[in-house]
Order: sequence, then structure tokens, then C-alpha cells
Amino acid sequence: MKKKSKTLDLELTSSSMLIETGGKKMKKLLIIYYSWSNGNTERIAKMLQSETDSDILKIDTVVPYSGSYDDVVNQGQNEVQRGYEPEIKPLDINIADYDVIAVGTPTWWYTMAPAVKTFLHQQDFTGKTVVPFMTNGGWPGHVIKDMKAACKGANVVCDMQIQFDSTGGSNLETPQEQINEWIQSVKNLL
Ligand SMILES: Cc1cc2nc3c(=O)[nH]c(=O)nc-3n(C[C@H](O)[C@H](O)[C@H](O)COP(=O)(O)O)c2cc1C
Repeated sequence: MKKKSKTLDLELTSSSMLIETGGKKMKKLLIIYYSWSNGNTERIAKMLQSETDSDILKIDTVVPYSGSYDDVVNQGQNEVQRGYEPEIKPLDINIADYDVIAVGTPTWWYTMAPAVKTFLHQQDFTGKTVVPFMTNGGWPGHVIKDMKAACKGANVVCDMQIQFDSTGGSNLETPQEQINEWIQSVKNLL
């Protein structure tokens, strides 16, 4: 008797959950990004967050980059050339808890920022859907190709390149309409 009512409880819970989600089980989205210069990549990450039911997290290096913009451009070049992967701060999430992981990076010397490379190489993406997005100043290089190669096992979809101004500033060049279309395509995955 006791066992039967427990089963009924469970059935009621799952059917009310289905009603809440319009009869469709929603997939869980994590947005994780690195952003250094002006918060350009963070801006895009937050646009996606504002339109989705998602968790969002920023990647930080243990040792912060310091000096002038040009100092960091030079340091970044050196790190990219060496394939250096800086240590990143521990992340308060487990990607196993998510179905779709959107990963954002600025372009650093035609590839992803080194901190994002560290992150991608730390994870097991088997069975996950990964949405790579990047910002750049007009020289996108091979960021998306490199991100795809770094998250082995993932189903990589809806990749997006967003251009800001060529002086390394925060003026958005990609039309907002294109970004909205991309956000809609990510929503369609959920
Ligand atoms: C170290 C470094 C290297 C960069 N290399 C490139 C590049 O190869 N191609 C490009 O288009 N922009 C490059 N940029 C510009 C940034 O990708 C662009 O401004 C980006 O939107 C910054 O994003 P954030 O504000 O989120 O850091 C570089 C910037 C830095 C700091």
C-alpha cells in the first residue's frame, strides 16, 4: 500500500514537470566564457544568457594578465606560439550536469585565448553538444576550427563569429540581427 502511493507521487511530479515545460523536457545549457580586453565576449555571453534559461560562468586565469594592452598582445603571441595553457581558477560546475555547453572566447592571435584552451582540454565532452562562439577584431583566423579540435567527443553545432572593431575596442560590427538569429538557433537546441 505504502509503495503504491510513492509511485503515484513520482508520477504526479513528473507529469507536472512536463506541464511546466510545455510537454517537452528542456535541455540544460551552460554558458562559459573568457573575456579580457573590453568584455566583448562577456557581452555576447550575457546576450545569450538573457534569452535562455541557463547557467553562466567566466573563466579566469590564476595569474592575471598585467601591463598595457600592447604588453598583453605580445604576451598572448608568445603564449599562443608556445601552445601554452595557463592555469585557470577552479570552476564551480560540473559539465556532466549539462546537455549543451556554449563556450566563448576572444580571438588571440588567430586562435582561442590560451585560458580557453586550458578549459577545453580539461573536460570530457563525450555525448555533449558544444556551441563555440568567438569575438574578433576582423582577423578571425582558425579559432572555430581549433575549438572544434580541442573538444573531442562533442557534437559541435551553431558556431558563431562576432566581429568588434579593428582597433581592439568595443564597437560591435556584426549586425545585432545576425546575433539574434544565432541565439534563436541555440534556443532551438534546448
Ligand atoms: C592578445 C590579443 C590578441 C588578439 N589577436 C587578435 C587576432 O588574431 N584577430 C583579431 O581579429 N583580433 C584579435 N584581438 C582582438 C580581440 O580578439 C577582440 O578585441 C575581442 O573582441 C576582445 O574580446 P574581449 O573584450 O572579450 O577580451 C586580439 C586581442 C588580444 C588582447
